[in-house]
Amino acid sequence: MIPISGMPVLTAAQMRAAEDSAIAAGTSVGALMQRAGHGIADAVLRLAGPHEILILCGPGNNGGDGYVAAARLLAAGRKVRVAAAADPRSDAARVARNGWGGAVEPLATARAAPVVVDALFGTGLSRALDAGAAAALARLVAQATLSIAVDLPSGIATDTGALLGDVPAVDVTLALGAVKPAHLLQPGATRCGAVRVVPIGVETASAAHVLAAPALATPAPDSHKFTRGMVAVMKGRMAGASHLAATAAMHAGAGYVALLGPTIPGAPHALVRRRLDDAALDDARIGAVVVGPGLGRDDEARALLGRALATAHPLVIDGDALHLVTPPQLAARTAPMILTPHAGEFAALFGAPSGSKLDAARAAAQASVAVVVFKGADTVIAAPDGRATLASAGSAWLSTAGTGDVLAGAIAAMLAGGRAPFDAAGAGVWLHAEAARRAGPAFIADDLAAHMAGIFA
Ligand SMILES: NC(=O)C1=CN([C@@H]2O[C@H](COP(=O)(O)OP(=O)(O)OC[C@H]3O[C@@H](n4cnc5c(N)ncnc54)[C@H](OP(=O)(O)O)[C@@H]3O)[C@@H](O)[C@H]2O)[C@@H](O)CC1
Ligand SMILES: [K+]
Repeated sequence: MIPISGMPVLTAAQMRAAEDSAIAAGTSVGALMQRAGHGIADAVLRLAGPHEILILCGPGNNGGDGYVAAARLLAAGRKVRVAAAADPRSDAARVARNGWGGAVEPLATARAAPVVVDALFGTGLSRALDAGAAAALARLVAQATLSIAVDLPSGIATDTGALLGDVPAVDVTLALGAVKPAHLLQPGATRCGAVRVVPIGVETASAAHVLAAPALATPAPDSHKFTRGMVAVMKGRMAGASHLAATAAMHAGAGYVALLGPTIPGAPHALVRRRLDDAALDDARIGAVVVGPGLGRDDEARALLGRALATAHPLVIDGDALHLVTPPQLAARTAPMILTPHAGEFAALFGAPSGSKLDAARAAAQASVAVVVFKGADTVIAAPDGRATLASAGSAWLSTAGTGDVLAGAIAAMLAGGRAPFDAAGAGVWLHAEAARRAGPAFIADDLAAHMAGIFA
């Protein structure tokens, strides 16, 4: 069982292609199924303790994995039962079923067990479970004290995370060979519980990965404020939002942060407040400009956005600016841009997303030639070249005012600190999520900014 941080993310078709390559290179489907089943059994042995295990097996290879796991658990001396609604329909699954040899209870009337393993459907799910199977699954998961899904909880679309019906949440999902989009995209991700990868010896490569912790270096002894990066934040109509972004940039390690706009002195005193004039905005030391938090959507806001777009600085475009900016304006720029839309802002700028959130983020990044951070409980970061990272679900307490401003500031600090835009976006998202984790419940956005500083310790 391997933690998923940094692991490649493969769609169902990519996973099938990876398995086909392994098969073409001489590994049989049966051998892959043995590896999968044994990996599942070993994980169940570690997680389940001495309790009775009920394995639910479907008609395809996901079910085949279940039969192999059941045989192995029985051989290991565990009390294990199997339930199924239909006979195996693939050759490999039939062989696995014969390898089990024991009784198979009808799924609909299967007696509950403390540990339930869902091996009904995996990447081959093509439609919602029929009502009887769905009801049995829900009942058995509800009555178990530990529920484990093989590859995916049955009923979730592999590539989108969509629920094809009511899908009960399990405690642990054992992803076979690689992480799939549904392990990270909502609403599927919340049904998966803790996700771990069980390797099956298949070479998996992908342009998409699970977001991993960035390397956060302590400043070198000879560094100074400008080598650590200078961030400028355009002050908007709602000054609090730009202030939050600026504070976050400071706590995320920027060496110098300037808030550009009408100046009112106040804390924090480390924040430099400058009048917005050409000299301030043209400062060649600026490594990133944040525009959008609290900007407003009136003509004045539009003019401020225009000034930011006219600079040669890398930009973080957030909040209101995402409602004002137009695709031709984005196309006219050559300096790097990071766009940080939530669902509403995404739709305003790019139209209603189509396909999975991963597909939508990639298409938007390609169209805008910008890094797109498509925010939410399942943040996806996409680069114009097709690379993408998917963040694991963060703290549900992030759904509070001002957290987006903090994220924009954190990303700007990473960008000004010298990271490439795609990496800066990932580092900012990670830092933001980690700060939320440390902040605990019911934090306010100001706390979040302060918690980022502690992460560098
Ligand atoms: N490929 C490999 O090399 C390896 C794959 N591995 C494992 O295999 C899994 C993928 O296997 P899979 O392709 O057989 O798909 P799976 O999810 O078991 O089900 C498909 C079957 O169910 C049927 N069906 C679909 N939806 C249905 C529904 N709602 N209600 C009823 N029936 C439904 C569908 O028939 P259909 O009617 O759609 O034609 C078909 O018969 C993967 O997740 C991993 O666990 C590992 O062993 C390693 C080696
Ligand atoms: K499953």
